[in-house]
Amino acid sequence: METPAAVIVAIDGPSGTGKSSTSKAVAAQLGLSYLDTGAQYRAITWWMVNNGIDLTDPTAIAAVAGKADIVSGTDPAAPTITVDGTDVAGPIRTTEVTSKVSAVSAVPEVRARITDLQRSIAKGAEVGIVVEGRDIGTTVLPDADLKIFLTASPEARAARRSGEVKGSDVKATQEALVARDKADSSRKTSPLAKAGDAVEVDTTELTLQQVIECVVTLVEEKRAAK
Ligand SMILES: Nc1ncnc2c1ncn2[C@@H]1O[C@H](COP(=O)(O)OP(=O)(O)O)[C@@H](O)[C@H]1O
Ligand SMILES: Nc1ccn([C@@H]2O[C@H](COP(=O)(O)OP(=O)(O)O)[C@@H](O)[C@H]2O)c(=O)n1
Repeated sequence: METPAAVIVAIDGPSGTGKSSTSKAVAAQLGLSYLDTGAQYRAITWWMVNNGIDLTDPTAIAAVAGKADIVSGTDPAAPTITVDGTDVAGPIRTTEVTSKVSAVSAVPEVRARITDLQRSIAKGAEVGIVVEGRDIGTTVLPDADLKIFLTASPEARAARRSGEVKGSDVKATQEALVARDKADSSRKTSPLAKAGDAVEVDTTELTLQQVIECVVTLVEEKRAAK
């Protein structure tokens, strides 16, 4: 029997719209690999902070864009991320890295390097892969079989995000989130944007389970049509 072609799913959108939780669950249900591209940008940012790079200077960032060896594990049940062999899954989620990642991810040399990595991981996924990020449908995998763009109100997104961190302030979380959206959407190279052929899903009033079911149905339709 002929092996079915791999299915490629791109899930983009701003912070707190449900990209990670949806992508992991959809990939696990359908037996696909999973790639969190935000974690890769966080990992390179973590390396730069650790190595004392001046993150206000795009030239300094560009000069070391190729230095860190970033490896992503793509099992949706246990995704991993290492930098030069060190597990950085925890350290890449600090407020410091979160506040600095947009400055690093805006540098074209960084994007070129990480985009290459993402494409080679997607190419290697035999059954298929769910890739989540900001520019997957527009730039990284423009030929994806299915593109989803998740949205939600800033209030809902901030409430979800601060729900993850004990004692966090919803207002401050919302301000930081809106500032990061603005930086990510206004950068010159590959900004956060909805691809013309992406399906937009507003998750504000939906449960996570409803979003997962919606995306699983769309992937199954695409798979059946292949
Ligand atoms: N539709 C939803 N309704 C309520 N909470 C959700 C929904 N989708 C995701 N969440 C929760 O919101 C938080 C952020 O979700 P996450 O998947 O990390 O978003 P993103 O990857 O877009 O930043 C998580 O704690 C997640 O469980
Ligand atoms: N495809 C992507 C994914 C993330 N990023 C950058 O990485 C940052 C962190 O992404 P993330 O998905 O971990 O963000 P959260 O959803 O966790 O808030 C974003 O704010 C962007 O600056 C990007 O530029 N392109």
